Amino acid sequence: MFKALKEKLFSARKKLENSLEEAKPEIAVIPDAAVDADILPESVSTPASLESERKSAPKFTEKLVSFVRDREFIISEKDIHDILDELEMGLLESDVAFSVTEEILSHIKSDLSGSKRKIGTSVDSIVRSALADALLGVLGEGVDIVSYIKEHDRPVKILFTGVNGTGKTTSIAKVAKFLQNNGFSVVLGAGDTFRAGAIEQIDVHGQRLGIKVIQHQEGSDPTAVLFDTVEYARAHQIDVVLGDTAGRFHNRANLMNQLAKIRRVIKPDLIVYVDEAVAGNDAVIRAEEFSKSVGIDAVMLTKVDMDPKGGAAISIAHAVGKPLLFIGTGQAYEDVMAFNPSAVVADLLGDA
Ligand SMILES: Nc1nc2c(ncn2[C@@H]2O[C@H](COP(=O)(O)OP(=O)(O)OP(=O)(O)O)[C@@H](O)[C@H]2O)c(=O)[nH]1
Repeated sequence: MFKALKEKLFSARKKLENSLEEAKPEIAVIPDAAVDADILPESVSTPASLESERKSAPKFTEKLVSFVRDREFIISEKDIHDILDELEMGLLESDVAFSVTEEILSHIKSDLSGSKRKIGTSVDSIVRSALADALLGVLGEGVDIVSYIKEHDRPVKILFTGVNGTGKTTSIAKVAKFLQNNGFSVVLGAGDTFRAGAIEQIDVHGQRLGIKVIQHQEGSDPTAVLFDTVEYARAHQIDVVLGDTAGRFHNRANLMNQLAKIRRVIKPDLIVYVDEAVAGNDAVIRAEEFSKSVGIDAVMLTKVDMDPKGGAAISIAHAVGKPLLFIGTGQAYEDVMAFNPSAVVADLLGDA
């Protein structure tokens, strides 16, 4: 995942490390026997008290080295400026949204520029933690969906909406399988009664997975379908209702009225907006618009496996202000991951 973005981050990381290494005064390794003021490096200034102690104390070298290690050096703006400019271009080329790119850069800048670090600290850990903190800052804390379901009254009602053609129906089936694998029972509601074929499509997934699908005729009221789905879940002690809904854009007023009615009657726990990672910045803009006009609680991005850039996945939670709940990583039912920001950052920085 995110091959191109990983390469850009790796390059910035290495350049930052080299630059900080150069900015750092050297620590000389001095053999005990050779301790002599003449061979001390110029960058090491020793206080007078240490000078006399050096002559008498047998462990002087150790003390000196640890004293130097404990001293601090300051990372200046010029040590990182050009590299951050390059990183900015790299992030934008990877489809990371402009506002998110700026946020990442300002986080790194405020973390590093002008900061004092111990000479003995490895530059690798300084740079890694600056990049990781900046990325975590935009990815947010995420949501642990398994804990979320355990903590809420049953049935937990999760509805899916979004632009047609992005993989919404397949995603509902994948999430159903994921929840089953985590010990929850599931029922599906065929609430996209507008798009021709949508009911049959979700029904086929239900049959393949052995999951009940509540459905009415094409063109019927989606609220009625989802109401029946919730009733079915209550009657059969089912843990989670996953409801499909229409997500067409060309009829915004209808869509909003329909979702407002569903919201009023069904009182969903989560409305999840589905879009495809391969749409890059367009997916982020669409999600922002959807969030403003319809109101969403979380996001799912499909086709992350086909998007080496990774910009949408990095940007969407911060841009929309809602967590990225799941990512789709392939065509099979198993190809879904609950989005875990710390694990993604570790993967992006090559630590996973
Ligand atoms: N590679 C890959 N393909 C996916 C992923 N999610 C869905 N797809 C594929 O995208 C295609 C469209 O998915 P569907 O679920 O059928 O979606 P749709 O019929 O276009 O319409 P909606 O359900 O309204 O979004 C199918 O071939 C899916 O297998 C994913 O995460 N990765």
